[in-house]
Order: sequence, then C-alpha cells, then structure tokens
Amino acid sequence: MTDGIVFERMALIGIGNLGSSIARAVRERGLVGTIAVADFSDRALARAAELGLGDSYDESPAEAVKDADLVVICTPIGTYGAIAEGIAPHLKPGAVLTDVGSVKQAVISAVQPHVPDGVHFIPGHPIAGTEKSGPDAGSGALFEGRFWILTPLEGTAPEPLARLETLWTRCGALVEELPAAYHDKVLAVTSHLPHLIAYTIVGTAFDLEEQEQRDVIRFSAGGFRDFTRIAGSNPIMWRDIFLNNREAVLEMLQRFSEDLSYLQRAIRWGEGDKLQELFTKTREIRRGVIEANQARPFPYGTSGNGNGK
Ligand SMILES: NC(=O)C1=CN([C@@H]2O[C@H](COP(=O)(O)OP(=O)(O)OC[C@H]3O[C@@H](n4cnc5c(N)ncnc54)[C@H](O)[C@@H]3O)[C@@H](O)[C@H]2O)C=CC1
Ligand SMILES: O=C(O)C(=O)Cc1ccc(O)cc1
Repeated sequence: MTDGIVFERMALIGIGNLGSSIARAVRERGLVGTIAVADFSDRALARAAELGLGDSYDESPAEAVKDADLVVICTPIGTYGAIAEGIAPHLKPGAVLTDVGSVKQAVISAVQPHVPDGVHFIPGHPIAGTEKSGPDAGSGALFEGRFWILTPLEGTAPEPLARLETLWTRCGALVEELPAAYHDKVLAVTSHLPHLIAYTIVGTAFDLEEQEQRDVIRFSAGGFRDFTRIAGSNPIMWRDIFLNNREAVLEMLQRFSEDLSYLQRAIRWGEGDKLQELFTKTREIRRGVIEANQARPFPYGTSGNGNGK
C-alpha cells in the first residue's frame, strides 16, 4: 500500500476544520475512491459542496455510512455516543470506524457499546489543528509532520489497523499507538491545561474596568495575544473536551495550582533566586522542544501553533 487507493469509500461525519482537512488531505493525494460527507449543518454541507470536498452530501450520518469502508467521526466529542448509535445498524461488515476526538477514554466508552460485530473500531487523534472552525478552516497539509495517535482496543485485527495507519501516514502524519488512559493524561497537560489557562487569563483581562479593558486590547503584547488565539478556539469542542477528560484535567490543574502558589509566594517575598531558577529550567525545556521538533519536517520548529498559521 505504498501508492494508490487505501480505502474505496470514506464517510466523513462532520465537515468542519478536521473533517475538511481530512477530505483535502486524502483527495490531494488520491488515497480514497469516494467521500460521503454528513453534517447536521446545512450551511456546512453547502460550503463543503462549493469547495468540492466530497462526492455526496447528507444531513444524515446513517445515510452517509452505507457502503463505506472507512467512517471517520469529526464532530465535537459530546455527539459521539448518539452518532455511533444512529450509524450502527448501517455500518458495512468489515468497515473501519475511527474518529479524531481530542480525548480517548470517554470516546471509547461512548462509542464501543454501539459498534456491531465485524466492524473495526480504532479510536484516533491527530495532534494537529487550529483555533478555527468550519469547512473553510481546514488544510490538506495540516497533518504533515504531526503525530496521529491511535489507541487500538484489545483484540484489534492487524489488517484494518495497518490500513488505517497507512492512510494517515500517507497524509504526512507520524502515526503512534498509545493506551487511551496514557493519551488522556499526556494531552491533559500538553493541550487541555494550556487551553484552560488561556480561557482563564483572557477572561480575567476582560473583567477589568472599561478603560483598562480597552488598553489591554490596544497594547496587547506577544504573551497576551498568543493567549487570545488559543482562547478563540471552538467553545463547544472545548466544553466537551473538559467534560470528557475531567479526571486527568483536574489532576493536572491541582499540580498547576500548587506550582502557581509557589511562584506567588516567591514574588510576594522577593525570592528572585527561585523565580530565576524555574525560568532557567523552562528556557532549557523550550530549547529541547524546539530541537526535538526540528528533527521533523515542516511545520515543526516554528513558533505559533506549529501549522504555519
Ligand atoms: N480543531 C482542532 O484543532 C482539533 C480538533 N480535534 C477534534 O476534532 C473534532 C472536530 O473539531 P473541529 O473540526 O475543529 O470542529 P468544527 O466545529 O470545525 O467542525 C465540526 C463539524 O461537526 C458538525 N456537527 C456537530 N455536531 C454534529 C452532529 N451531531 N451531527 C453531524 N454533524 C455535527 C458541525 O456542524 C461542524 O461542521 C473534535 O472532536 C475535536 O476534539 C482534534 C484535533 C485538533
Ligand atoms: O490551535 C492549537 O494551538 C491547538 O492546540 C490545536 C489542537 C486542538 C485540539 C487538539 O486535540 C489538537 C490540536
């Protein structure tokens, strides 16, 4: 499977940022035969049709998955259980069912009970995206050089797993397999907590007096501006991430609060050595992150969100 079509018929449920990025990525590289698109938004479907992202467009996921060899759920994770239940009777025996959700344990709990025998459910998560939403937000290059985590369930058949890995690898991604619980813990600190901090700090700034608030916008320096990009992310998607990775996020938040109190005390008591020691350590960590990422192709090693945007 080094060239040619990997799946004959793909169904994409949700044609927003991630769904449209997948459609573009597989189309540009000729990796699937046809794409059936489902989305509950008429506007998203109409725009996807204008952009030529699929071969058929339907409001009903059940309709789109008929005859599909690969089904990819690309909606906010709070919708997964109902979608899985709705499509289950229509899935083709032997089909691969996967997703792009940012949390894995809760997704498995919501989806797996509905998966019929003979359908291969392989949960996934591309560690690539932006703060933007909708079919215009996607990019066929989104996955290049980015990790795509798969969290296969016990007993997953090797052939469907290898085929799915081939598809994402040929979209430019670096596929890795991880246990779902470990994925959720790591992502809680590398992705979910940073988003929570951004939402908090931007909220705090906007609780200031009116004049101060205006000046925060006018004089936004790098740090705050970067936080506003993250805090501009999709509210529904992020609500669902926090509700569905509650334990891991709360655990990381507890540690974060303790570390913040340590810095608060150091500032209060003028303990510059403590501040400098931590900031020196974090500068080293930043260097390590950049070096590790430079080993990979574009867009790593850049600043910003790593997608060149
Ligand atoms: N945006 C990002 O940076 C990343 C997002 N993800 C995951 O991808 C998923 C989708 O996120 P985005 O594409 O950014 O969101 P988006 O808001 O751009 O697109 C979601 C699409 O799903 C549709 N939709 C919502 N509920 C639906 C339902 N019940 N039935 C049918 N269609 C429905 C919406 O109309 C929309 O077109 C989420 O689960 C998120 O955790 C994963 C990696 C990165
Ligand atoms: O825009 C950014 O900086 C992101 O962090 C995008 C993102 C959001 C959610 C994910 O699960 C993975 C990537």
